[in-house]
Formats: sequence, C-alpha cells, structure tokens
Amino acid sequence: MAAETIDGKGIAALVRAEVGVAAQRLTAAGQRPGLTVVLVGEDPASQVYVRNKDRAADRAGFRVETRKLPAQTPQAELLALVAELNADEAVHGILVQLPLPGGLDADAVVRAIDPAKDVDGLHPDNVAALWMGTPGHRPCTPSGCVELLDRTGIDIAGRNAVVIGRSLLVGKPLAALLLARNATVTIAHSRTADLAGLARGADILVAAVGRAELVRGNWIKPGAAVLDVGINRGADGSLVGDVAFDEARERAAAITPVPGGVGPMTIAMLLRNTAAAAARRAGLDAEQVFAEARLIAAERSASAAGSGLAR
Ligand SMILES: NC(=O)C1=CN([C@@H]2O[C@H](COP(=O)(O)OP(=O)(O)OC[C@H]3O[C@@H](n4cnc5c(N)ncnc54)[C@H](OP(=O)(O)O)[C@@H]3O)[C@@H](O)[C@H]2O)C=CC1
Ligand SMILES: Nc1nc(=O)c2c([nH]1)NC[C@@H]1CN(c3ccc(C(=O)N[C@@H](CCC(=O)O)C(=O)O)cc3)C=[N+]21
Ligand SMILES: [Mg+2]
Repeated sequence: MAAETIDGKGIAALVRAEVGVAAQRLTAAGQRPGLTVVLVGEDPASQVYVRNKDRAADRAGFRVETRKLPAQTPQAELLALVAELNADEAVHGILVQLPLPGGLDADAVVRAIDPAKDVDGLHPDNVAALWMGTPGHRPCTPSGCVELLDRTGIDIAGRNAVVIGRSLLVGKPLAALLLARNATVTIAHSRTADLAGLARGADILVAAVGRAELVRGNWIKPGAAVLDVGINRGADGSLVGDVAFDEARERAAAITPVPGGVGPMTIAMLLRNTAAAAARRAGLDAEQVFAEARLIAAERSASAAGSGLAR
C-alpha cells in the first residue's frame, strides 16, 4: 500500500495562519514583526527560499526585506550590515543565507548577530540552548520537521530515528530535537559504513544531504516515516529531493514530497521565530501568544467552512 503523502504545504499554511493572527496582536502591541534576510551572491537553494519567504511574510502581515549583496562583498561590510540590523528596532529577525560565497567567514558573521534576533538558531548561544533544552531560537528546518511529525500524528518517543546529514543548519539540530523528544537517534554522513543497512532500521528516516534521489526504495523500513529535506535541481530545472519518492512511497507509511514537504515548513517556522522575537520585545510570553492565536485561527477556519467559505 502506498504511503500517506505528508502535506507540508497545507500544514505550513495552517502554521502561517496562526502566526498571522499572532502578528496582528503584536502589531497592535506596537511590535509588528520585522524580518530582514541577507543574501550574498547567488546560491540557487537560497534563491528559492528568498522568493517563497517574501510572499509568505507579506501575507502574514510582517514587515520583510531582503538585502542583496554582490558575491565580492568584503567581510567588514557584511559585519557592518549585521551591526546596523542588530541596532534597528524595526528588525526582530535577521537571517543570513548560507552558504556564503568563498572568502567570507560564515562563523564570524553568525556570531555577530544578536542572539535574540538570530531566527535561524545558528548563533552559539542558541546552539547551546538547543542542546541544553533551555529557551532560545531553534533552527527552522529541524523544528519544521518535528512540527510535521506532530501535526501528522506520528509518534517520536522510543522510535529509531536516522538523520542522514550532519550540518549545523539541519542534521545536527534535528538530531538534538528528536533526542529531546526521546527518539533514539543516529546521525549518518558521507563516511557512514553501510548507509542503506542503517537506514533500514529507521522508523523515522530523514535525508538532509543535497544529492538527488540518494535514498532508494529498498532503504526504507516498511511502515517508516520519511522526511526529505533535500532541495536539488533536476536536469530540467525542476526541484528534486534526496529520496527517490516513487520507490520510497511503496514501503513507507508516510513521506514528504519535494516540493511541498519540508520546504514550506521551514518558512512557516522562520515566521514563527520572528513573531516570537517580536513577542518578547513586547514583553509578552510568546508561547501564550501562539496558543491564543492557534485557537483564534481554528475558530476562523471553522466559521469560514461553516459558511461555505472553506479556504
Ligand atoms: N527544505 C528546506 O527547508 C531546506 C533544504 N536544504 C537542503 O537540504 C540539503 C542539505 O542541506 P545542508 O545540511 O545545508 O547541506 P550540507 O552540504 O551542509 O551537508 C550535507 C551533509 O550530507 C552528508 N553527505 C554528503 N554526501 C553524502 C553521502 N553520499 N552519503 C551520506 N551523507 C552524505 C555530508 O556529510 P559530511 O559531513 O561527511 O561531508 C553532510 O553532513 C541540501 O539539498 C539543501 O539545499 C537545506 C536547508 C533547508
Ligand atoms: N541561513 C540559512 N538558513 C536556511 O534555512 C537556508 C539557508 N540559509 N540557505 C538555503 C537553505 C535552503 N532553504 C530552503 C527553504 C525553503 C525552501 C522552499 O520554500 N521550498 C519549497 C519550494 C517550492 C518551489 O518554489 O517550487 C518546497 O520545497 O516546496 C527551499 C529551501 C533554506 N535554507
Ligand atoms: Mg520540500
């Protein structure tokens, strides 16, 4: 039997609707959520991200801007921009697109971001908070993956999770989040022996590699949940994930497509982190703002459905 396709696009729309309600409340409290994305050079995956994020932020009622800089931008100029954004009261979230072009020191740039505005969750203070289980911004793609599992009703505790990929942006933080939810986590990478065999033990398999269709159907444990983070360009310019979708869906119980899976969730969680930063600036409890927004958003969609105006 073919797997359930996890509707990342639809679930992300729900999260964005909730964040939109929170944004109205925060705007009324004098803190309209503001997000600035810094894009240096022309990384293709970053361009997909920037395009989709602008529209989503706009619709959720955020102030959003993208600062585009040429690939030859000197380090000092990039650091000066970060300092300017740190000092700007209208900016609650700063995201510097990675990877940066050669010659720029991403580590130094990320360290320069005010941790409270580091909505990507990459500053060492936020990385430490993640592993310690204390409050801080969590990276967007990993938290989007967990949100997808939760909103699809897939259990995490006690299950074997295999995360392929160990980047600071995706693999490592996702492993930390799954561990915090009591999964038994294995992190795999380019030096892992018998990757296919390891994957076959996974109840939850995540591919965050950046190699089109690396994960084949016979790597999937029957009944597993498969999350495909990869964004690769096919020969015809289309987007392709790290999982051979048509093969994998024959064995998995649930699987995310590309596009329409993890990618839209990354954007929804970026907006949520930015709204959380605005809430804290307004002196409000972000979790409480979201809990209330969730109820209001659910009421609105129920009454829209009741009046025949389903979204
Ligand atoms: N959907 C979304 O929202 C997002 C998608 N992405 C996409 O996800 C993918 C991964 O991104 P990111 O984590 O930043 O990538 P990185 O290039 O930073 O990391 C890739 C990881 O994959 C591992 N790897 C490479 N080749 C193999 C292989 N043959 N077998 C096993 N492991 C391998 C690498 O191992 P090693 O460490 O040994 O080199 C590394 O740990 C990319 O396609 C990216 O575009 C990224 C962010 C968000
Ligand atoms: N500092 C930093 N943080 C990141 O989180 C980060 C980054 N740099 N650099 C690039 C990668 C890539 N990334 C994506 C986010 C959303 C989509 C996305 O919206 N995907 C849609 C695409 C839809 C389409 O346009 O066809 C989908 O999968 O459905 C893709 C890719 C975030 N990244
Ligand atoms: Mg996707």
